[in-house]
This record gives sequence, structure tokens and C-alpha cells, in this order.
Amino acid sequence: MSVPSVQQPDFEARSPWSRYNDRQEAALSPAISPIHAEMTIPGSKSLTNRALLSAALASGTSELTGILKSDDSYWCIDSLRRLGIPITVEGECAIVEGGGGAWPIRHGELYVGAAGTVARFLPGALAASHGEWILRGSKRMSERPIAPLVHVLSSLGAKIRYLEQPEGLPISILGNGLSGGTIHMPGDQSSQFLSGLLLAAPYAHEPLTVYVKGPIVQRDYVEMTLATMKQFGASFHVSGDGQTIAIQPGPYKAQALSLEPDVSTCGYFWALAALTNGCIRIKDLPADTRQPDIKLLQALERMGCTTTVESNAVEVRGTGQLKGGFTMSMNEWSDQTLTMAALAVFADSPITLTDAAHIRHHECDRIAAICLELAKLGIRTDEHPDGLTVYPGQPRPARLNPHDDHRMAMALSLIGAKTDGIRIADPGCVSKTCPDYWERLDALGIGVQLQ
Ligand SMILES: O=C(O)C1=C[C@@H](OP(=O)(O)O)[C@@H](O)[C@H](O)C1
Ligand SMILES: C=C(OP(=O)(O)O)C(=O)O
Repeated sequence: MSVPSVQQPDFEARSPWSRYNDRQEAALSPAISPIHAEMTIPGSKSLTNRALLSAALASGTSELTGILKSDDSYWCIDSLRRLGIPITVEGECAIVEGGGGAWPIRHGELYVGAAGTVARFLPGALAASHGEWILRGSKRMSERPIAPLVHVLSSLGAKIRYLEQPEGLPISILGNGLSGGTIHMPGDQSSQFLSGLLLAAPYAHEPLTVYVKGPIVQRDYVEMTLATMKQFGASFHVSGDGQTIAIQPGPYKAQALSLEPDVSTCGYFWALAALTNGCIRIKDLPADTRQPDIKLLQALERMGCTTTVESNAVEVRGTGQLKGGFTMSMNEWSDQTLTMAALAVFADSPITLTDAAHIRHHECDRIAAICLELAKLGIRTDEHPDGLTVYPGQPRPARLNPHDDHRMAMALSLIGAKTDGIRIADPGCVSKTCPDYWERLDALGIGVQLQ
């Protein structure tokens, strides 16, 4: 098994929308009664960054309401502005004056922070246009895979060079238009490579047919990409088995869109209802969302909770004792693996989470990191190459390290909602997707001391 190593915070990747980077830890005290609340959740990171990029490529002015304001969307907006796209942000609304497929500023350095979506969505959009740019990311983002995307973009005409290390950021991209034709691409390491290519594909000179070799992890994110492309007027055909996608050339048209709340963030609050035998109702979430983490609801049902999906709200009601004793594939909704691991601590028997080897390449090696941190609480885990088994137990007080990973911090905080003496280091890291996470916990009755 991998040797656990603790990832240190990379503060450069924290944006002006981040908070609490001067605080050493969040000291938590459990809720004294079941948590009951009705709440709204900020916009989806995935939808925000897809919509921002599509709007920047489009002809005309788009209005995006309900955007997420976090590090990941900040670095997306920052990069697009550096490419010369005027973007005005007022509250949770972004007005984007699209460049019609050309970037007004044709050279410069772009910094993507720790955002996988920005690192993997921008290269295609740059390669499809004309200019020369350098793309740089956080320390961790520079370790995360990018080569399969670089490989296909190069085969379609881009000149891309690795500047410091083989197969990682930073890279230089000389965009000279994408040729089109047919290409093969793997989807087993990250769905984002595919999404990044697809988002740019309408700007290729000729129709582009993408054959996906083998399984696609978190396939629903590719569906989300295609849905956004369709909203912006793209034309494409997907084969019955979903492995072949043929995209016609044609520019995006500006749109006025209202974005869904971030279901990955909703997950922590539904988990709080589950853990405290409370009830959390999240408003403004459409029942037919494509966001894959909605599958958490099925897992919570299996653990004994009651879930209610209405046309525009989703409610989770907890239970006195969560049930375990099952194995669950996390392949399709792996951002919730850490949430499931935290819930499993309080189940009545072990839970095994599988099929998520790719999360070793996320913000940290999430499988090794969660095993390491749960061990500090005296919780037994078995680490597997593609997941882990969590054995329930009574956690002891501990100071936990989130490994510079927002989801590690938010998932570990769930344990602090049930157990005395839990402290989470580097509380600022939640700003990758939810900068006001600690205020939200506090408002729900969990004691949060940021010190
Ligand atoms: O396309 C997207 O918006 C995302 C795709 C997934 O990444 P991978 O496919 O790289 O696992 C997911 O984990 C990430 O949070 C968001
Ligand atoms: C994997 C994640 O992010 P990224 O978009 O950086 O891949 C995540 O948010 O859990």
C-alpha cells in the first residue's frame, strides 16, 4: 500500500474569495441536539466553470446566475480575464462578454490554482484558438495527471511542451486551431480530459469524433459537459453505448443561465442530518439534476435514513443508528468517498468503498489520507488499492490534517459534529469549493472555534 505522506497547504492557490488562511485550526464541538434546517447551497463548481468557459468562447454576452464564488471559480474567472474576456461579477451573477472563439489577449501566463476543472478545461480552448500561453497550477495540480489531454490536443494540432517535469504542469501551449477528425482517448483516470476536449470541439475546423477507450470514471460529468454544450447551442451525437461522441463545428451562442446548487457540498449537510438524527432540506435543487453526487441519497437510504426528492428541494431525515455491512462502488460519485468514510465510523458494521483508485490523484491521495487521519482517531481501516474498509468505533479526540484538501476537511468535520475534541488544521482549505463552510456549521449548532 502507499506510504502515507502529509500534503502541506499551498497558500498561493487560495484566492481572494478564500477565508481563514491565517487560522491554524477549527476546534469543533458536537451539536447538542439533532440538526434541523432548511437551507440553500451555493452554485455547482462543475456547472460554474463549464458555463464560464462556454460563455467566454461564445459570441455575445452571457448572464450566469447562481455561480459559485470559491477558489476554483476564481481561478477560472481570473484566467479568462487574462485572456481578455470581460467578466463582471455582481453578487452571485457573472456577466461574460464572449470572445467568439478567439482570445483577445494572445499570450501570457495563466494560473489555475488547484482547480482540476480549470487545468483540464482551458488547454483545449487555448489550442482551438491562436496564441501562446503558459499554464501553471498549484504544487498539487502540477502532480495531477494531464498527459492524456496533452496527447490528444497535440495530435489535433496544438504544440504543447512540458516546462519543468515530464507529464505535468506547467505547460506552454501554442494554439494553432484544432483539426478535427477521429481520435481515441482514455477515460479511466479522469473524466475531465474528455470534458476539456469536448468543450473545445465545436471550435475545431472539421467535425471531431471521440472514441473513448474503456471505462469512464464519473461518467455523469461528461453528461454535464454535453448538457452545457447543448445549452450553448452545440450540435453532437452520442452512440448508444456512450463511448463515441461526434461533435459538429459551430460557435457557442451566449446564454442566460441559472445554475444548480453544488450537490457535492449538499452532501456534507445531508450527512449531518444522517449523523444527528436530524433533518436537512436543501432548496432550489432540481429533482432531475445530473450531478453524480446525488447518488449519496441512495447510500443514505441504505444506511437507514429517509430521503425525499421534490421537484425543487431534497430532504434527508436521519436515523438513531446508521446501518453498515455493505460494499459500495464509488466509481460514479467518488467525490463523496470521504463523506461515506466519515459516516461509516458511526455505522453498526463495516462499510467497504471500492472502484475509486482515481481519487489517489485528486487534491491529495484521498485513500491514503483518510486512512491516515481516521487512524489518529483510533478508527481501524483497511486500505485497498481502489478504496477502503472502515470499521465503526468511538473516535478519540484528535487534531486532524486535511492534507490541503477541502473534501478531507469537510468530511472530517462530520466526525466533530458527533465527537468531542476534534480539531481540523488549516481550516481555510475549504475555500476550494465552500469558503463559508465553517460559518454554515456554526449556524447549524456545531461549535466552531477558528483559532
Ligand atoms: O468535471 C468535473 O466538474 C469534475 C469531475 C470529477 O473529476 P475526475 O473525473 O477527474 O475524477 C470530479 O471529481 C470533480 O470534482 C469535478
Ligand atoms: C476532485 C475534485 O476537484 P477537481 O475539480 O480539482 O478535480 C473535487 O472537488 O473533489
